[in-house]
Amino acid sequence: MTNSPMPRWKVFLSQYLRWSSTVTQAFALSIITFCVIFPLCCHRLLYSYYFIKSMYLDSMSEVVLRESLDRGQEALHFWQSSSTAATSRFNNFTQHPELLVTVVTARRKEARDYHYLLQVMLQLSNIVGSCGEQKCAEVLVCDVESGPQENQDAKVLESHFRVVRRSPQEQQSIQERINTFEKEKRDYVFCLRRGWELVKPKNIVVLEDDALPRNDFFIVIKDLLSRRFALHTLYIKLYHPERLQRYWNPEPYRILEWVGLGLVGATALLLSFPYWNPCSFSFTLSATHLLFFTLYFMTAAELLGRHYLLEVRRISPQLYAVSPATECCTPAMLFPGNASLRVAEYLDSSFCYKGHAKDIVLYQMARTVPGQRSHSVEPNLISHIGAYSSVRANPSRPKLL
Ligand SMILES: CC(=O)N[C@H]1[C@@H](OP(=O)(O)OP(=O)(O)OC[C@H]2O[C@@H](n3ccc(=O)[nH]c3=O)[C@H](O)[C@@H]2O)O[C@H](CO)[C@H](O)[C@@H]1O
Repeated sequence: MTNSPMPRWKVFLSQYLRWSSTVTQAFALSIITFCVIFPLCCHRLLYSYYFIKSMYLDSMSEVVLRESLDRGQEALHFWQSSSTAATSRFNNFTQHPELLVTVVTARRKEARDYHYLLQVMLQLSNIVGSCGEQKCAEVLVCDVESGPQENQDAKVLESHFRVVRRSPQEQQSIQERINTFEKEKRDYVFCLRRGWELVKPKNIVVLEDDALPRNDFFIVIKDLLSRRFALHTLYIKLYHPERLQRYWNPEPYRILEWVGLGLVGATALLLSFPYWNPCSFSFTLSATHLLFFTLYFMTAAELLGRHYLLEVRRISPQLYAVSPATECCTPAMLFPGNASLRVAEYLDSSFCYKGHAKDIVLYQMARTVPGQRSHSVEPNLISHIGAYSSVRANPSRPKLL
């Protein structure tokens, strides 16, 4: 009896589905990584593609709101009970400091109990001594509230920090009916200029009142200012929203970083296989295998979340990455030299409205005015604690995403 020949598709499958076939190995590795290991490890990571929103978002948002509320109440207690003598060093300004930190603050109706400003000032007072013998910076509170009700948090801080406000004449210029975003921009310009006039600092950081500095804030800024690029930049963004940090966002330098990461990971893995190969993979350093592992690492990095990879850079201030500025948001901005004056002038000549707020104007300025460059630093130097916006409508219980 003669054996009938195996159909061609069976021959094809049996060849490719043998474990010794690299196609089978690549397929199995991808399935195990992306469909088993990653979903198990990353389903609670907020900025990962595997995050299960329906299961965790509400509870995580509630925890963050509760923690912020507690921190706010602690900060209120701290500032109300601490003596003026203990904080007098913040009130004694030196002229021409290396760095001035101006905190722009307005009354926050909806988030009154969270005391964002008090939280930020408590953290600043804790870390401002982290630069050795000297203070890292002078700190100024710029209260832009012009309504009939006062900014109570700024009032609490008056005996501890220098708090500047518009004069009654200046108040009048802001009383006319302007939209919220134009008002926000004018407030920012006022604070930029007032900080400069007061102490003529060598560099200025402007923080919004919901930008909580991280512990290494001043150390990283010192390192940034010592780098050559800082001399020629209009501003350096110290924060970009975590949800926009993905590779799959249209930022050209990120694509380069992404491909670079894939190539380095793939090369290292293929070179190390002869010494470490628990599953007897038959991959070698060939062009096809290099391409597969480059794509494998790129996919892994994106699905895990670029945000978590950036966190590794916190090991040292020198590892913080500087790249061309991204578009959104201005909660923490470093203006080296007298760049703050140029920015104030430019903002002054622009008009803001919904969809064209001051962050967009600044981004356009750096792109369109010849000779002006702007940068972003990653990972973030501040945490954005402002769950409730003071310029936009808020949901009753804001969510993290
Ligand atoms: C985390 C984030 O994405 N924040 C951005 C978002 O702010 P948000 O929508 O989060 O608004 P917000 O409440 O953080 O206010 C931004 C800043 O404006 C100040 N303020 C508010 C009201 C006012 O009349 N005058 C005034 O100066 C306020 O004290 C704060 O320092 O959009 C703004 C532009 O619109 C900026 O780009 C913010 O960086």
